Amino acid sequence: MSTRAKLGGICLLSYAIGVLLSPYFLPTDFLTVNVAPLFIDKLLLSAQHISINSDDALNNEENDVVELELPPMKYEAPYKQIIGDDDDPFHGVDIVLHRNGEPDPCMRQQQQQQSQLDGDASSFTLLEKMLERMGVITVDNSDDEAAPSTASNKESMSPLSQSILRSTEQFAKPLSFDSKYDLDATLTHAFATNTQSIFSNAQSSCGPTWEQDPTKPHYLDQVNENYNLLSSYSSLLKYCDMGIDRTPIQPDHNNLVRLAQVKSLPCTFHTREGLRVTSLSMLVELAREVKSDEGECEVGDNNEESDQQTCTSGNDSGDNARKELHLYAVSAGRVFMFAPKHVGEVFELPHVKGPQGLPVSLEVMSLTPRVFDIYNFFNRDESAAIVDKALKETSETHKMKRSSTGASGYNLNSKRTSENGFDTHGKEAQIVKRRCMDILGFDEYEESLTDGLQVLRYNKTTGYFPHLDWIDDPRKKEEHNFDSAGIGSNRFATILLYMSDLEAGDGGETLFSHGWPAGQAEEEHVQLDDAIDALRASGDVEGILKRDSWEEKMVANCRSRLAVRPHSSRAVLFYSQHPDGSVDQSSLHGGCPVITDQPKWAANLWAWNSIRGGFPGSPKNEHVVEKNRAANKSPENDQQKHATFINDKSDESMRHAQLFFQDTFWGNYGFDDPPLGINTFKGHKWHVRVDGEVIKSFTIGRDKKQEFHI
Ligand SMILES: O=C(O)CCC(=O)C(=O)O
Ligand SMILES: [Fe+2]
Repeated sequence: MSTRAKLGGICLLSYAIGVLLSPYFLPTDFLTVNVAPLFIDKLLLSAQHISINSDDALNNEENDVVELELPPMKYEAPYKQIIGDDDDPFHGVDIVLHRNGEPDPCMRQQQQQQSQLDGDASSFTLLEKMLERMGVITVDNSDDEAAPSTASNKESMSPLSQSILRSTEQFAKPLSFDSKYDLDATLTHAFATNTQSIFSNAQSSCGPTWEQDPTKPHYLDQVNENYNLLSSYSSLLKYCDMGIDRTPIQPDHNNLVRLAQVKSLPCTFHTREGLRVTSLSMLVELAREVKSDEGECEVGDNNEESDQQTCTSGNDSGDNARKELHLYAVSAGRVFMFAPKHVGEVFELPHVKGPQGLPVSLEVMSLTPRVFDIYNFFNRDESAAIVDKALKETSETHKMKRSSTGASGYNLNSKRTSENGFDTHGKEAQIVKRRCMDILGFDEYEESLTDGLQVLRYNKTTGYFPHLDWIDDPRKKEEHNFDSAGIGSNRFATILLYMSDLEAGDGGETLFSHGWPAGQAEEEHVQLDDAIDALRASGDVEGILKRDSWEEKMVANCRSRLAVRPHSSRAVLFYSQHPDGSVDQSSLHGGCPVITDQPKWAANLWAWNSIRGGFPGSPKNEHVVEKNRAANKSPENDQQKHATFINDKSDESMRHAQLFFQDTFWGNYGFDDPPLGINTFKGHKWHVRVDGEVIKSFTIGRDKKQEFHI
């Protein structure tokens, strides 16, 4: 062989080694997406199995092969352990991605792309072919069994598996497929950077849904400017990380795993029913489930009849039929919201355990506002226990009394004439609260995202004028930051439980002022004046409500607009925020005056989009905190202490202890619970309760850091 040919061979060999090793030193996404996505995909997956002819071997008749030692795909083995060796569960399953709360997908994995990958799996990649032809390498195509991770493996690996694996390799920190935080990062990375190989359209519509303030650039733009990386990523990245001014800090914020290279925050992924995908095995399980489901609609079909999203491709049939796995991406720091498409649509929630194990489901009552009936949510025993406890409550802050309104303080309002109380720690209230959070898509219960269960009583003629459950503080006068479109926290969802049976005409419905009765055509809508005329003609409120009062108007609206009639064990869910945290003005609602002698009992749980006021880590309007401190309005600020409550597990009677701040349940303080670290103040009283009884009380003393043991 001539020297020139040898030199050429050496150059090519160095080039090949460089390309093969580069993923371990360079951001491979840049190469994979910008340069030659499919090409590099395959090369990476077969990297370990390429044998390179040595220089000598080129001259050698027998053509000895020198195995090139390359870094192993370190996650391949653990990945395969989870997905199983035989058949990749993601084969035949297309990922269909939605943004939170959106019934229509923003990205859809394409079958065509899949066959492109599968179809030529046995052929060499371009570079391999080129090098082979030049005699520089031979590609090891030996028996599958003999070399279990040879080219055959890439054949058996679906594009999704390839993308997940490749993404996992990008992270500097070791990742686990069992960690939900690691999985969020890996999946976001796989979906956002490997769009060419998984999704058909890298320029997906999965970008931000909100307007970006031009004076406050997103930090991903900065990353892009500095490294020109972003052009190779999908806009999904900016959707997942809403930026520092729009990402509320959740209690588990410190556990979030930032993406490799760009260091942005990942999305979380949920099923259509709200179940959060918390491990790779769960994703595998979901893929197997959709495969075994009898698909009813065609891929790409927005069929209203089929509520299940396990469609089968119209082009394929039998074994080749493809299924869709719909995933709902939720931006970091945000909360899952259901994505209803039409009134009457049903969401079965087998993961939520109702009373006596009954199957819980939702049925869409209205799209704007977003209102759902909840079936099998609670039962008469639970509601009887809640009412009983409310009637026996004696504490000033929690007992039943005339309701107030406003962000803080006790302000009577002439348009909220009903009574209410709070149940923070009753056994049934705790069970119901946990069930509410399960329904809303939380995989872990978090006390700081809930209020106490509010118990309501409406006697004859009393009602609650239409209002938002979202607390408005437009001039940011409160210490708490309620701006949920930014980093503040506010109520995002209400679950309302009815605990009395009221007949049609008894009043007491929950009115949604911007909604219309389900199924009513626009031309059938009755406007307020006509509704008032009809009410007066009926004589139903004659002698009960004053003419032209807000109560009379409300009853008229209740008979013409979307109104939910209370009956025992009925529950409804509605949202006060849009998925991006901004207030949903269409959620305006109220409690219609009761016009019969029987009172209406109800209860509601307000869920917050992030830590609510009073809990450690809740968002603050710093200027108000400063102002109050300067005006010495909160002298305790200077007295702030850090208390840690620890259960030493030495006293058996404390096995199921709970910690309360005055009457407010704070957290579980039992044998199986971690220590509770709390910022509190000198002189504050904390109570330990077991089965509702106060067993022990602690008063915060002078030291900056204090520990309280039971
Ligand atoms: O009683 C009702 O139907 C509605 C109650 C309500 O909206 C509330 O308490 O915030
Ligand atoms: Fe309300």
